[in-house]
Amino acid sequence: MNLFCRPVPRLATLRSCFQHNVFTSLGAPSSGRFCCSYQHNHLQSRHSSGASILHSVILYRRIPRQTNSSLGSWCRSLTTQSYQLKELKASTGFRPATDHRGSINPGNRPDSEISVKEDEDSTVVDEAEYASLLHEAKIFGGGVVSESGLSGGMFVILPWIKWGPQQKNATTSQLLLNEACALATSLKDVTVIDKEIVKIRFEAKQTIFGTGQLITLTQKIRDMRGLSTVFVSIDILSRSQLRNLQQEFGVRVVDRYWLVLSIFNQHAYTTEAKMQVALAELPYLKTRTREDSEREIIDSRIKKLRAALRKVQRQRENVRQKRTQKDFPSIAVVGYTNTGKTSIISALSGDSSIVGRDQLFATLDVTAHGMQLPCGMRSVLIDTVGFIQDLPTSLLASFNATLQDAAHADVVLHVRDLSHPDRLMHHTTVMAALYSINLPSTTPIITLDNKADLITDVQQTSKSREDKQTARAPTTSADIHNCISYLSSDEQHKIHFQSESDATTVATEGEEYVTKLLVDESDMTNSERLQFLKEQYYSTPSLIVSAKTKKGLLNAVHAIEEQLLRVTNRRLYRMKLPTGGPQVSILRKIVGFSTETINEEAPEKTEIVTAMTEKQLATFKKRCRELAASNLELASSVAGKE
Ligand SMILES: Nc1nc2c(ncn2[C@@H]2O[C@H](COP(=O)(O)OP(=O)(O)OP(=O)(O)O)[C@@H](O)[C@H]2O)c(=O)[nH]1
Ligand SMILES: [Mg+2]
Repeated sequence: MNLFCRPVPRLATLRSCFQHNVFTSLGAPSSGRFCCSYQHNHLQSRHSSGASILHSVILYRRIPRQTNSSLGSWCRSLTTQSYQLKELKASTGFRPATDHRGSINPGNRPDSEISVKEDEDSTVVDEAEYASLLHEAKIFGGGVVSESGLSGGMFVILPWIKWGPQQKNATTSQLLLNEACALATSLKDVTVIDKEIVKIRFEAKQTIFGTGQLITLTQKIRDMRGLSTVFVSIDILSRSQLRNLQQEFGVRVVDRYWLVLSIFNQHAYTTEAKMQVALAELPYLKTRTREDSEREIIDSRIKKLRAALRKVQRQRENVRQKRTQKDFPSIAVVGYTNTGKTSIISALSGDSSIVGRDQLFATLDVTAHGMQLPCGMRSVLIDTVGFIQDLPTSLLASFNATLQDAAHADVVLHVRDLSHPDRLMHHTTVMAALYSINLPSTTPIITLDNKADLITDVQQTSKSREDKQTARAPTTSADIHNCISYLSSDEQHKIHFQSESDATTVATEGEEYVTKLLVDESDMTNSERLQFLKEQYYSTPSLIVSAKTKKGLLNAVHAIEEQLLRVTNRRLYRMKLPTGGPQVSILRKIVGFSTETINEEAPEKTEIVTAMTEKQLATFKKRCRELAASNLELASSVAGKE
């Protein structure tokens, strides 16, 4: 039952009852196509949540002619809920948006968490058109990722180049194989039944492997029970390699690009994320066709999807502008996949409904969550798509619209997994990715070394950290201050990239897909390169934290606060104002947030700590002077009458 193909109605009236509509709009679906059971179950069970109630309101508005009686009864309770929320907001001043990941099924997920323009044009992409895009793409590709899901037993093969310029020295074959298996098991219905590292001298043009290796592998594969797919863990297999391997093995063969696409597809809940997956898969499909007419049609689909995504990008820009207008600075939480970004956000925002999952690319939709800092200032934590090494550039490029939220953040929180053996490579991959999304070099990066609970002996000096898996927890405020770093220039980091258009061209031209986000190691020896990665990793100051035990998170909060105050040109002020007096209301109106404490021994004064810009301070002083003057006038007129 598709109830929601109509454009989104005006939401202005609804929003007006929310004081902080930036957050509420972030929690709102843009062009959501919810199913009825979702509305009923989810909203009724979660009616104490602000975001849920907003969804309820939108749904109510969007299906005015809905006759479903159960929905009707829910609608009747809506008004009461709205008022409850209003009161709640009035008393607490702030309600963060919630993420529903933990509580709903993928198919029932809110369609997008970004705001929509309040006009008739606000539907991001028409569902029928999207279906036709996928259908047409399927005709050419022999199956698109969304329709040809991977399931069953999988054999993971890692071709490992023993030596030469293509050898990877910052990691080991075993670590890469583990990552490949983790990728495979991130898919819902896939089990890894065997895995193998196959050492090769180079990737053979027709079959990747040498003749003898191919015979051995084929024999092994044919003897395997319950096998449905062979995953060859290289970036992209050429058309001929794919065909030859499939013929040889007699089962379906997939490469890393296809596997990652399948994971993205399974984890993409919003229309935006789905469109991004489709955009990433079309160039891939183009490499599989030789017909010019087919290529042309795929090109026109790519154009259409890009146009639709540009629209999303504009909407995101609107949301960002709104945040700026409303003075909600944003913190983008970035990092390698599975390092604990979502868990950190859950811990920092205090929102237990957001749960991290032990899966690669668990988060594919950029979501925003409110966080209140100790000074009372409110900010938005933005959860982002994790990065991974050797992710084909066109895959990353298609997520550009989403990643722009990270690029425009006031502060970046880089979450690293301290317990991961491949953390050097993780660090470089993330730095390279941040560079590729054009993160300004002036944006402060706060690095958090997460999962410290998995490491023993966390009080060692940073020197001993290099060789053992130990970490030093910061102890002084200077340490906390020193955890800030900035993205260095590409010159310094010797990072080499190709642009989005280059990447797509390479992808579409196909046979040899070599674009990588890697350190340019052309003039480095293997050991030099490893040394370089170590230096990069250990020279980046970091805070040791654990999202699980909450250890070290207070330091992180202080570091965030310090940086946000700096980038928004604010300073902290502490003042004592008459309790319940007009000055307090003036301050609240100007600043919007502060922490207020009334001392029991002197209750006539309220102690207020607040962060203000110079301009806000000047306005506050001016208003207080005007107040004093009008009080004086009033006093003298009263005295005159007497
Ligand atoms: N032991 C331990 N586990 C953690 C910690 N933080 C996160 N995890 C676990 O790490 C796994 C990944 O956590 P997520 O928060 O989903 O990681 P993520 O970076 O958001 O992952 P993606 O969205 O897939 O990129 C989950 O199983 C978490 O429970 C921590 O501090 N300690
Ligand atoms: Mg996540």
